[in-house]
Amino acid sequence: MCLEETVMGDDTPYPFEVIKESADYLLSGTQHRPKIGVICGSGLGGLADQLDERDVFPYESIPNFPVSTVAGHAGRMVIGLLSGVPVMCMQGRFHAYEGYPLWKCAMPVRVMKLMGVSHIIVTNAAGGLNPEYKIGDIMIIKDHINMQGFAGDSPLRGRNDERFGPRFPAMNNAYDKNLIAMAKKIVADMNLTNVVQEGVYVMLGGPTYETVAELNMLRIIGVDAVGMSTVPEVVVARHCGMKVFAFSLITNQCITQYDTDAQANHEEVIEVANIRKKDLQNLARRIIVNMSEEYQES
Ligand SMILES: O=P(O)(O)O[C@H]1O[C@H](CO)[C@@H](O)[C@H]1O
Ligand code: HPA
Repeated sequence: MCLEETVMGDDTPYPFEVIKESADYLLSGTQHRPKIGVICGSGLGGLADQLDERDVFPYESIPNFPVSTVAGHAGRMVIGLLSGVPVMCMQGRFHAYEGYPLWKCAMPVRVMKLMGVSHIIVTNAAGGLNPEYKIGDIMIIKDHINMQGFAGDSPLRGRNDERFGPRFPAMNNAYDKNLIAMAKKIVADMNLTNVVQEGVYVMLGGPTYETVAELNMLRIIGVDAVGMSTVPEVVVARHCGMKVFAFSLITNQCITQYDTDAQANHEEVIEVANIRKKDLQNLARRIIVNMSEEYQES
């Protein structure tokens, strides 16, 4: 399938059988049976390179999968062991601004579900809007504002298939409280408390960064960090009953004043991700080990 055909998705989410075809393809190509999935944000895909005994699937090779078109998103599914725990890691995600409908941005989450994944870690690079946030901070996401939802779009738009989940899923506990509490203990143990925040994420459509007026409006409604991803994946994960943990790396400070020539840019986003990647990988590794203990108990 050529890039243009893949990018110009239609309005109908893939049916169960199409998602299953992708899941079966991946299951037949690996011995691992992960219960934990990870979606790596811009510049944060290095975690996937840490997996042992890994099987690597370029997105082009997976039936029905979209392809990555953004710098910092390698475009591979990597399945392997992290400290002995089976994990599947998306080294690169899909964004609405690439031309994908929201359901397609989040379609890999359903593939994970049909492969047996019960817990998902979603990461992203984001601009820090809370004035107390510094570049390089890690924000544990406690909630989101679904701007696309306000405008009538959703990755769940279309006929609902109960095999994935209910027509009207709740979103008030989207970010699992126990996983947040567990992550905070790990953060304290790693002496990272001074760089870790907990806040509200908003997804905008992008690819433009925000105007000063837009950012000032978002701050008034309670936003702490601004990005262009994550929400569709979390909505789909919760719809199909997965437990969600998510964090943002604050790669830049949102510009909320007119009297500056500074501008947000993707090079800075990738650069900051690179500088912080070791801490983030260690944090993710420890969260994954603790998560695996949780699902073994439940
Ligand atoms: O959310 P991730 O994929 O980490 O990427 C973030 O970084 C890019 C902008 O620099 C946008 O894609 C934004 O969403
Ligand atoms: N705005 C939107 N998306 C982003 C930003 C930002 O400032 N930084 C990284 N992704």
